[in-house]
Amino acid sequence: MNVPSADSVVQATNDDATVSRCSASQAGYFHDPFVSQLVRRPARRSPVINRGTYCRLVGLQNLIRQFLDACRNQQLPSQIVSLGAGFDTTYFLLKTDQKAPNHYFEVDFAETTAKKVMSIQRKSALKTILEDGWTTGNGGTELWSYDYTVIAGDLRGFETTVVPALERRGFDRTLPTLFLSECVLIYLDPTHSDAIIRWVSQHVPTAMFTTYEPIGPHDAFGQMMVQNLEMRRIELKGLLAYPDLASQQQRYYDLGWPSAQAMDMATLYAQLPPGELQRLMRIEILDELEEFNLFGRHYCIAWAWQSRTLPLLDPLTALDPSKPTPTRP
Ligand SMILES: C[S@@+](CC[C@H](N)C(=O)[O-])C[C@H]1O[C@@H](n2cnc3c(N)ncnc32)[C@H](O)[C@@H]1O
Repeated sequence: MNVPSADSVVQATNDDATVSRCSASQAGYFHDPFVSQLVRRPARRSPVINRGTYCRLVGLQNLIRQFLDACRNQQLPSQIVSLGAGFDTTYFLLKTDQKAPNHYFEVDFAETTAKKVMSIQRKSALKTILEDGWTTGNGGTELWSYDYTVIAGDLRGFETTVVPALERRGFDRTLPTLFLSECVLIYLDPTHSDAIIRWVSQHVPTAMFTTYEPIGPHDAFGQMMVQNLEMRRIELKGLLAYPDLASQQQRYYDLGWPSAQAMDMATLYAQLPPGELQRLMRIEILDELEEFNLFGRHYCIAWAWQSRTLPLLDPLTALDPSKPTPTRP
């Protein structure tokens, strides 16, 4: 029997993420007409998982859109670099809403980018979103256009191979840039994930960085989560190094960022406006609120920013320039 390599096991986590997003979208939690184009075998997830996917998407999309609004309000060009992007559809959603940054870059293993590039070429719902003049490269593993670029690369060689590849395709380190890593850095050894976060803090003066990661390995739920993943040979290499909200925030300070925050998904859910909670209950009843809160306390969004050009952002509220910037503890 062929045993899959550790890298192919990590690559397969993208299928889970995409099926979950498709499930929540088809149930009506949010509008994403693109994700179903990228799923071969859709499956319906439980209300707990759908709510979790919804919180993850709302939190990250709010940060992304506030970053883009801040740049637009100051008439600054902007870039987004999505690390381990998998089959994420954010570029297509932003483009449809006429909110896309000047350039949206995605990086993932060649095995994953090749499948995504192939789907984009085959599915007209995706292909028609691209601007004219796009082309594929590197044997069909990459897609290059003037505002959307998919690059094949291994994040463990971020500075030596990924950054030069990004720069060859137009990445400009002097522009305001949002780095996204959604359920990605957790699979890297902390030496590699720390190197990425440090490199950005040292080389991109107007940067923002966002991570979405599991936390809480020490309680019963966390141990079960780790065991379930181990049975599938999935190792969360960053979990013990950054096991809670405080260490997720501290990671950024230690790696050269002046401002950082972290929020778990149970907190985000509890702070949703009442009207939005009612809408979610109409989609499907959540009987297992305690189970959801336990689940939500084990996933967090952390975000950091470099410069005062970017005001304080928040995964829940609209941009509010009157809010004070939190200082380093
Ligand atoms: C759980 S999926 C998340 C995908 C996407 N960010 C999302 O949230 O839908 C993890 C992704 O990280 C990518 N990844 C993990 N380690 C990587 C590495 N060393 N280099 C490039 N991509 C990597 C995997 O291939 C996979 O697509």
